[in-house]
Amino acid sequence: MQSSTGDTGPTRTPRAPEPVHAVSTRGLVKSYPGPRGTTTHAVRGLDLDVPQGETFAFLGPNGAGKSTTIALLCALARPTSGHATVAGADVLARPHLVRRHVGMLFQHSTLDADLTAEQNLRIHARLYGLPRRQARLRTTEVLETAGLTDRRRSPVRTLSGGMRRRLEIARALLHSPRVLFLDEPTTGLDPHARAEVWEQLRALRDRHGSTLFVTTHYLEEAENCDRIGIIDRGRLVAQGTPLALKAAIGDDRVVLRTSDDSTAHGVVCGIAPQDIAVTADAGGISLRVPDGSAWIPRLCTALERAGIAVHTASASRPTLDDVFFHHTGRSLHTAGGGR
Ligand SMILES: Nc1ncnc2c1ncn2[C@@H]1O[C@H](COP(=O)(O)OP(=O)(O)OP(=O)(O)O)[C@@H](O)[C@H]1O
Repeated sequence: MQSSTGDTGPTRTPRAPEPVHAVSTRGLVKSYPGPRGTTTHAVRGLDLDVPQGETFAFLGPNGAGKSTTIALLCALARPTSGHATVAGADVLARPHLVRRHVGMLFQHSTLDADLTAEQNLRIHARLYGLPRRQARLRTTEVLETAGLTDRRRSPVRTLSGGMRRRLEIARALLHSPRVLFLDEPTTGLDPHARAEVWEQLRALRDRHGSTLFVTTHYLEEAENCDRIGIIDRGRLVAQGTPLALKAAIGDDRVVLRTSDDSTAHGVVCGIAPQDIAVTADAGGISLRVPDGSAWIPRLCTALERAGIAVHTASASRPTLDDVFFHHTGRSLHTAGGGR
């Protein structure tokens, strides 16, 4: 497959053809020595393929193994066992090549707040051994993509949180990586700044066909990715497009609020199929059924016959949070540790 980058300017050096999979792992394991002679199994046999050009969301509760996986894929940590290739390079056999091919954005800022935006980029260019002319041109390009051209001489400490994140992404792109790993790129940002970061990422994907591997605790961000993988306790428990994952849950959620929920609960249990759980709590009466909207008139008729008034009735398709709950037993809203 040819590189789909539209970035054909003079600053690009010719590249070998891209491998089909930007990321590919088989049986990837990472264990750490735990307290009192125990072992922490951070990643337990991960099999994962991320095609070139895909935006892949990697979701999981706190401590599920997301950051460890990213560290393995960026050749910053050595797997205990198993294999992984990134941009066609083996993380164990060719860690230097892997590090050249990846761009990384960590959870915590690694910018020097006292230096200007441009100076931060220049240090990175030097670390990656970019020739001076290329470094200058790439700096101009990435600052422009980040919408920070007019702030290039501003000390980082004077930039907003959103600008700093965009600058970090710009820095990660300076050496034209094939795969960009972003560990919670928008955590701590306000909705406007988050939207701007995603605008920058979408532009990368659309204009340059970049592969993005992103962890996030925001459902609406995962919803806009091409595919999602859910990791729990070091294991990949689900993967697919947002649509397919939601469709696999299948049933709609029907919620009713009535004049007498406890009596209504008995009535609904009487007409719902036996294998379907009907719950009654402060949120009303709820049940999961295929084709929920078709159930609403039936339930309302039965309740009215029993002398119970129905105040509200709704049927909704499964959400990504339902998917996350189904596979991890937790809600993504709470699994993020409130960050
Ligand atoms: N260097 C380390 N030494 C020992 N244990 C570690 C180390 N790094 C991670 N772990 C453990 O491995 C497990 C997975 O951690 P990891 O940071 O990969 O999870 P995560 O999904 O990224 O979590 P979060 O969303 O909180 O960042 C956790 O139990 C963690 O305590």
